[in-house]
Amino acid sequence: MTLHLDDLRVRHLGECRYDSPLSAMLAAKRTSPHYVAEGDRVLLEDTVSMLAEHGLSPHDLPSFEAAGPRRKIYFDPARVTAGIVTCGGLCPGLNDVIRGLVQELTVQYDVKRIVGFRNGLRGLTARHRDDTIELTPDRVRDIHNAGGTILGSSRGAQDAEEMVDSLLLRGINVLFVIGGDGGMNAATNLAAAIRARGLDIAVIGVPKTIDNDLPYTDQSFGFQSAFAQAANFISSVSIEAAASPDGIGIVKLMGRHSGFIACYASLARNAADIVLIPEVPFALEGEDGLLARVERHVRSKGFVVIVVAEGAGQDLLAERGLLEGNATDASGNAKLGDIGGLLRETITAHLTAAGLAPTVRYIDPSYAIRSVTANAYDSVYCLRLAHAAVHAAMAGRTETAVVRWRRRFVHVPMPLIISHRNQVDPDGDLWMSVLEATGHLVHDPAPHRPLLVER
Ligand SMILES: Nc1ncnc2c1ncn2[C@@H]1O[C@H](COP(=O)(O)OP(=O)(O)OP(=O)(O)O)[C@@H](O)[C@H]1O
Ligand SMILES: O=P(O)(O)OC[C@H]1O[C@](O)(CO)[C@@H](O)[C@@H]1O
Ligand SMILES: [Mg+2]
Repeated sequence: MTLHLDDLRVRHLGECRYDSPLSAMLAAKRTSPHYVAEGDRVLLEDTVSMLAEHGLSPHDLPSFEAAGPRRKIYFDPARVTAGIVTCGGLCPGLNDVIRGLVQELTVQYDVKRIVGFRNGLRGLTARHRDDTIELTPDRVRDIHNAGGTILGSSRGAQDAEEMVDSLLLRGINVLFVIGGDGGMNAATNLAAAIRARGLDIAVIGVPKTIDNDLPYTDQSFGFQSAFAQAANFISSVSIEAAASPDGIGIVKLMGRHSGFIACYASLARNAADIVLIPEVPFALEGEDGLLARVERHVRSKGFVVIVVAEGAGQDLLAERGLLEGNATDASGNAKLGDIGGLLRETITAHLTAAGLAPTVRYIDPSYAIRSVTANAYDSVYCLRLAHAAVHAAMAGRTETAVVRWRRRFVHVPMPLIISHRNQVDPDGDLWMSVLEATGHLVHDPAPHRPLLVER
């Protein structure tokens, strides 16, 4: 998709007429290598060839509005009531973001009232809108020491008009939605309903996803903490597999449509022999198929370690009638089949038929990787995203997500965040690193992507 400058402009509620409490500090600031001034923009692309292709002057190149405080703001902080909601699956750092939002709103902008909606967008429905948490600096002081979200979360559909009514009834002018693709979709619909009614309510998204599958963001917050935890399970399984005759270690990791956790966790330990992700189809049978490859590893090395993303090989499950048709969860996300189980069974059967006596160690750490506390890096990241989100809201941006893009914090129009899915590029350098680390390129140089099968 080719994007132009106009596609990257974010919506403003109106003219910024109030002096920001941070204006004196900002007056002296100019763009430097370490600071992007408020009027400056951050380029969408960062290679010479991509930029040259546009043939445009720097001012006309596709670029994002820089995040950060403005000297003039849209809302009078004394009249602001903020709302916060977390939706979808958990990921590390949710509490850090909540805490950062509350601290920034109260300490820097002196906002007096912050309402936490419970249990995801369900908390904005008529039935639940009064069951909220008053968020104060005291209430959030220690929440970053635990994983999960103190607000709770949920899946399931809600009516946008009903949610707007809730915002009006609770007097919310600024809503922060911390969510994944579903949450950003819902926030976009909510913002559209607010706009249609001509209301003065800002909706700011803080994109969140354990799968790292949202575009226009370097990496999702919490992702690093989650893949570090996943890497521990890979270590455990590889120790077990190595200590068993004909040992087979399999770790199934989250990653519905994107195999980022599988790739990064595998690279972190560099112990995986085979990595299977949704983006790269593979065959079980045949000389280049998975079963033959597993057998070669076991015969040459004595054991094999396989890391598989939960969304990999769904076509193989469908072929075997092991998928529940069009089954979806409450939010409309497709329900996946158990690729880990299929691998365990087919590998055991294949190796046994080949005269080996496999010992299979299979771990599905599942929720254990996304419920952890954010590590120090992610905590910093979450705090800075929260700061950026508060500045964006106070400056009257709406239908806008705050993200880090090429190491800078920027504003992205929400529709772009849900325009497509971020996936591992089979031609990109991340997958190349995985192939290098697993020895595919050295041991099997013939097919460029050894486990990729044209179907
Ligand atoms: N297409 C959509 N339009 C409107 N609302 C949606 C849409 N998809 C999901 N939602 C709502 O957004 C909320 C969160 O969605 P979902 O459960 O898919 O999680 P998510 O935000 O994508 O997070 P994650 O993918 O990290 O689990 C749910 O309440 C769901 O009903
Ligand atoms: O069981 P739940 O809560 O639906 O979550 C599972 C899914 O949520 C995610 O963590 C994020 O969408 C996926 O990786 C996983 O498939
Ligand atoms: Mg999602």
